[in-house]
Amino acid sequence: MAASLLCRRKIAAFSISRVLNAYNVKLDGLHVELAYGGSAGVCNRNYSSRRAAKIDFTDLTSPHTWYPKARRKIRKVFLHVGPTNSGKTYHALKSLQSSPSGIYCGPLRLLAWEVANRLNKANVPCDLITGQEVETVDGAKHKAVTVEMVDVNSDYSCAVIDEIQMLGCKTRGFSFTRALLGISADELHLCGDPAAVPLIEEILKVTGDDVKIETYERLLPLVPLKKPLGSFDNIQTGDCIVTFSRKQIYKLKKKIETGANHLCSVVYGSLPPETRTRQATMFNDATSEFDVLVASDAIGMGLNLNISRIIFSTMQKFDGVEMRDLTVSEIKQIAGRAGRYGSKFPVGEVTCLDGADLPLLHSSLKSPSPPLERAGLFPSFDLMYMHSRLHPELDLYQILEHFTKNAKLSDKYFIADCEELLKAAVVLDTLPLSLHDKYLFCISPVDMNDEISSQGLTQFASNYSKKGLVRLKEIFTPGSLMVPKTPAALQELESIHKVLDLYVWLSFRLADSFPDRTLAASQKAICSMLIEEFLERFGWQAPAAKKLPATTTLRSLFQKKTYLK
Ligand SMILES: Nc1ncnc2c1ncn2[C@@H]1O[C@H](COP(=O)(O)OP(=O)(O)OP(=O)(O)O)[C@@H](O)[C@H]1O
Ligand SMILES: [Mg+2]
Repeated sequence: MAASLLCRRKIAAFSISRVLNAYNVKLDGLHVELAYGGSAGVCNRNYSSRRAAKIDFTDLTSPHTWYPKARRKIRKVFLHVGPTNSGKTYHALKSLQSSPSGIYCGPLRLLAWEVANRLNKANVPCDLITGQEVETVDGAKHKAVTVEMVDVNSDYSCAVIDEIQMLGCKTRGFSFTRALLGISADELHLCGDPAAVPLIEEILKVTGDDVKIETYERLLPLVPLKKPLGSFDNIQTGDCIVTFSRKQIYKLKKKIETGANHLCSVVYGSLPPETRTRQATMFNDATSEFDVLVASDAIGMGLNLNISRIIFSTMQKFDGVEMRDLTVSEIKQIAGRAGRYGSKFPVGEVTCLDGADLPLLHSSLKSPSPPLERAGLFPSFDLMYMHSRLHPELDLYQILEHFTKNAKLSDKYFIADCEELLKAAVVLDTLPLSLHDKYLFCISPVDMNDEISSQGLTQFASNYSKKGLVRLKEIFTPGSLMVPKTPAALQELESIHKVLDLYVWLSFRLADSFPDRTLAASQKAICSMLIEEFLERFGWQAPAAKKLPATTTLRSLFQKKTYLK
């Protein structure tokens, strides 16, 4: 992957030919022979290069034509739909496991990791590929990937796209649409909420694929309780309290650990993924002392956790703009984590902290999720690049804005929300970088709402534009990390983790320019360990029996407070 990104010239040539292929355009000297299947149907015309300037690259009405490899197949599509915990993923994975080659695409690193582990344990060698890690296994013909990493230029016997209803997500939905339309597989298994069925059937009408629906029932009952939790004294082993702010997570953890005889694992979005995995594993392990979970909706998708009862501490969340009630599908997804088949709890229960929230909980669990109406779509870099060739005066921000404002879409699609990309583009447009490099930095996993993370991106991109080489030590002092002592210091460490993660991500795409991947990865691992130590110690006294040998070593190693330079 890195090799293909090394030579920028090659990329430009490759990109042009790929997009021209997608539009069936052949460059012939100054003339362009165009056979463009746009919304008005296929037309054959001769264009001079001047007239080629009239090609509307914002016409996204036929996204299925972007993937000729997949279109050469009549794929057997199996839609596994049903409530949470009904065995949808289990059945899709059985097909994947028994196929000679295949790919699993999930929305979370944790899910990809779980599937890679499962296949490897079953003696089906499986690689794990996410934006920031590539773990290859000898002889592997299977891959477990996060959906953004799907390669639509390879052929597979079998492919699984998990949590397919995510194609309606306003920010990440387009990656699911790309996987849905673009994976070239003989068998394609889609797992998710029944609410996605009509839309997927509609989308796949034009691909000629053969679609079959398999419906599932929940394997264990999920019981909505009539009473709220009442007091924290009623917390039991196997409970999971759900809240949506980081601050509330720590408040609840402290309350439970000081008031009752329980220890809490925590899972929330900005924790490093490996920390989330270890926190979840600790909670799942019946022999560990961590028997209660405090979590955000980061647990809401597909994870297998030993939860007996979900307790909503609130039914509202801040969605980046305003506080709003949770949607029916969010409530069902989160509640569905209780009483997982195969766990030690035969029944899942769900309730709220506040009795006033019970009516919304009960009515939501009874209602079907409203059908999805549209799937996310976003133009490929190739299309933007072609547009930029015709309008060299435009910078990346203007190109992104042009596409989002002018995109022509069929009524089954919406254009993805690219607010985050636009924020990054503003910064990147001030640097002397090629469009491709700007785009690459733009789609990196930077969190533009996090000051330290966005500062990291600016530094990396700026150093790269000046020297083409970015050493980690130029912006970060390895060996200076320390155990956070306050929630604010913890948040800072989470942000530093994001910067190191960004370096690793860039090192996979621009290997020669970001050569310190090993150092960044090891510092990332130290960040996670320090965060975990904070989590274990925050708000309670460590039981005498629990040994923390790593702590002493780490603390003596890292004495200075860490700042990005
Ligand atoms: N037939 C089966 N035999 C053994 N275990 C099963 C079977 N079906 C499902 N399971 C197990 O039950 C648990 C829930 O199944 P699975 O993860 O497939 O549910 P799901 O419908 O995909 O849920 P979600 O909507 O939450 O993703 C998993 O641990 C899975 O391994
Ligand atoms: Mg599942």
